[in-house]
Amino acid sequence: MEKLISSKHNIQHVPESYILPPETRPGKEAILSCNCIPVIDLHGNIDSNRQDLVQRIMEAAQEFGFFRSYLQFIMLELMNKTVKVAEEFFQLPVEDKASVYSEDPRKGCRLYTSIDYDHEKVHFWRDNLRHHCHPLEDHVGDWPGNPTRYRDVIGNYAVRVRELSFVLLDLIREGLGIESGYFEGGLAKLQMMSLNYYPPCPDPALTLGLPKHADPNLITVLNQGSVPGLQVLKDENWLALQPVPNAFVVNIGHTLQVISNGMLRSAEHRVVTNAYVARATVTSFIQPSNDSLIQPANVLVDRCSLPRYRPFRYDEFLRTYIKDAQDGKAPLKQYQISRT
Ligand SMILES: O=C(O)CCC(=O)C(=O)O
Ligand SMILES: [Fe+2]
Repeated sequence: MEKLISSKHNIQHVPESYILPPETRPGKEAILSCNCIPVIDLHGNIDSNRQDLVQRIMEAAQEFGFFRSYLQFIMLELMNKTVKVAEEFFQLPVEDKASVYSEDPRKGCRLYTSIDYDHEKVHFWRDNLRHHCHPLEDHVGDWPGNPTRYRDVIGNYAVRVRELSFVLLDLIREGLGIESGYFEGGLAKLQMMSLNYYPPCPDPALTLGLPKHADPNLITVLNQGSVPGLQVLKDENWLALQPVPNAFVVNIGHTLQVISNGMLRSAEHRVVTNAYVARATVTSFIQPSNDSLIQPANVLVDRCSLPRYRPFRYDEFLRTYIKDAQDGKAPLKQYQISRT
């Protein structure tokens, strides 16, 4: 528990073990804000402008691997409440969080810090609570019971965000020309909720909340609250993705990049810290079951090109993803089929 960054109070200097090597430090250079990430508005009747939505999502997913998406206004209240509950959880006294703290990555509901604290060379400036959330009734009993509204708010939110994820996945499926029902089996079976907490950092130039990475799963829907910190890599430049109220940030994971046979991009991103305010974010990952076979969709291979990736099991990929991330290697490289 003492490893948690939120347990450390009045830190005046960045501890040595959190200082990144110069080549991966964010430094003091100003980062451009990115207003170019497309906004996909899902208000109202999706079917009345479905073609247009499909086209805009496909363009965004190919060019950036990221887009923002708005839903009904009713979501704004739930989005704000969710980030507030996340903040409340991380700000609880240490003894109230102890029951979910674990250093065992196999635990289904787990509070921990950084990424792999005992094995990594440098630590990251974040605490994380993650747990499964689908089907809700199988998992909600493992979640924190404190704050008292935690299960109610996060449970509600998980269901709504899962619905949104499936609307988006279906539009993407259509854009790729893949048969309907493709994501109804194991490929989108699991939903993991991941709550991040990045406390203020005395010197944000030296640290990161999360290093450069792309997500391994299918599709990610992020509620980044109102405090900036997320940056996206585009043409070798970092761009800051400013929070927009009522808009989720959506990104394509490695699994969807493979299924699309490389047509869609799983974009790299990172999280910077700031010196003034704590930042809480809530991420929902739609991910395959461990035994799912991940491979380019048949229709994409038959129609226009040879497969660019060999088939692999999702749990095999997760193991190599973690190792490759630690060694600074591109996680999909070893699954790529090279043709010379
Ligand atoms: O907290 C954020 O802004 C991004 C989190 C993220 O990239 C992740 O959880 O994979
Ligand atoms: Fe991420």
